[in-house]
Amino acid sequence: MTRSSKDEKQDRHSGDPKSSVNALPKKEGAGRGKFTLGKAGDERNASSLSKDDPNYDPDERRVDPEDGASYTWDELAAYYKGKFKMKALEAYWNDECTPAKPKKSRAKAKKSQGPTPEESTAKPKAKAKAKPKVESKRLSEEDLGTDGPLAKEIAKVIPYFPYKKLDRFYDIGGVLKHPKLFNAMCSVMAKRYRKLGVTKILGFEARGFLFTPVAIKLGVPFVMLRKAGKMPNTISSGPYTKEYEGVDEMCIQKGALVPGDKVILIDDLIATGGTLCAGIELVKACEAEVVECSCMIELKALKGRDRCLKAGAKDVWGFISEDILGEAAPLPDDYVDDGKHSS
Ligand SMILES: O=P(O)(O)OC[C@H]1O[C@H](OP(=O)(O)OP(=O)(O)O)[C@H](O)[C@@H]1O
Ligand SMILES: Nc1ncnc2[nH]cnc12
Repeated sequence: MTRSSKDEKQDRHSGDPKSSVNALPKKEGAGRGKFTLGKAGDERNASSLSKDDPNYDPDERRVDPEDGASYTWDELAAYYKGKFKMKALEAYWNDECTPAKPKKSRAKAKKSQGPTPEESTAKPKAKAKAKPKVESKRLSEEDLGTDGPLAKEIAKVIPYFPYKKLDRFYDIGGVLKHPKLFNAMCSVMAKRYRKLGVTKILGFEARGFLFTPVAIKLGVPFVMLRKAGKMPNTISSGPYTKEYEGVDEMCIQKGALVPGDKVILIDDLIATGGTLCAGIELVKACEAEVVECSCMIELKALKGRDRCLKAGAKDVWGFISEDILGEAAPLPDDYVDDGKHSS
């Protein structure tokens, strides 16, 4: 059984590929105003995201794909309290609910006043009245797969440039202009690792750091792997090379991992695998285990995957292959390759 099909089995809902991946089961009596917030102060208890939790932002609103309306975490937690386990609800908030567009007037009002007590009790009613509307993108089973529909959507916004003397340097800055798409990317990764007992996510300087939301969604620490000379008290890999010229050295802080940690190494892209192998070396030096090397893009022809497996990673996963990356960036007449190596 593959990892993803194992995940499918453990999901709460049907194997219908058209069905939503993480949708909460349909609610009995939902939308009829039966639910109350309970006693004042209960809202906080309903939430497992406490005030001290770095994920907790009382003003953040997300769209619930069940009805297309937006809620704060407290409103959502209060609404579903007693109906679903908090862990399931947290996963739903992180993976399925999408950031809500702030309404101009509400955003301004919030800035000056903050939420009123009336607002927090009014929302379940608003939820009851909200008409279903498809506003957010829900992940289908196909979306989770390499080169699937979601991967294709993301690939379309990652153009390549002639850069650093490569014909095709993929500019992943393109996907960052599309927050919903990038959130979906991180949700795919989080979903993939949710049931594997992962204890830490490790990301590589610099573009690997973009994937901190995966660790946040999983509720595990994110550990920075940085190039030499950027943080104190480190251990260092040996020198390594990449697809383009120059030599780097990767570092981890002493004590960042403990023996037995099960980690995912995340990066935006695997080419020769030099970077990931440096990370694998560091994880092994800490007596921890690389469950998987996880990359948004895999340039398969460069066979980085084989290098990583040989170096000791249990698995390597890429979401987007070069088969679906084909957008050449339009180049201005005065374009020059201004790529320089940092070291
Ligand atoms: O598989 P490889 O051949 O090792 O190449 C992949 C690495 O190259 C890039 O990092 P790089 O350090 O060049 O740049 P960044 O600092 O912009 O992330 C990319 O983000 C990967 O980490
Ligand atoms: N072809 C490529 N595009 C973007 N980043 C890279 N890092 C290594 N090879 C790369």
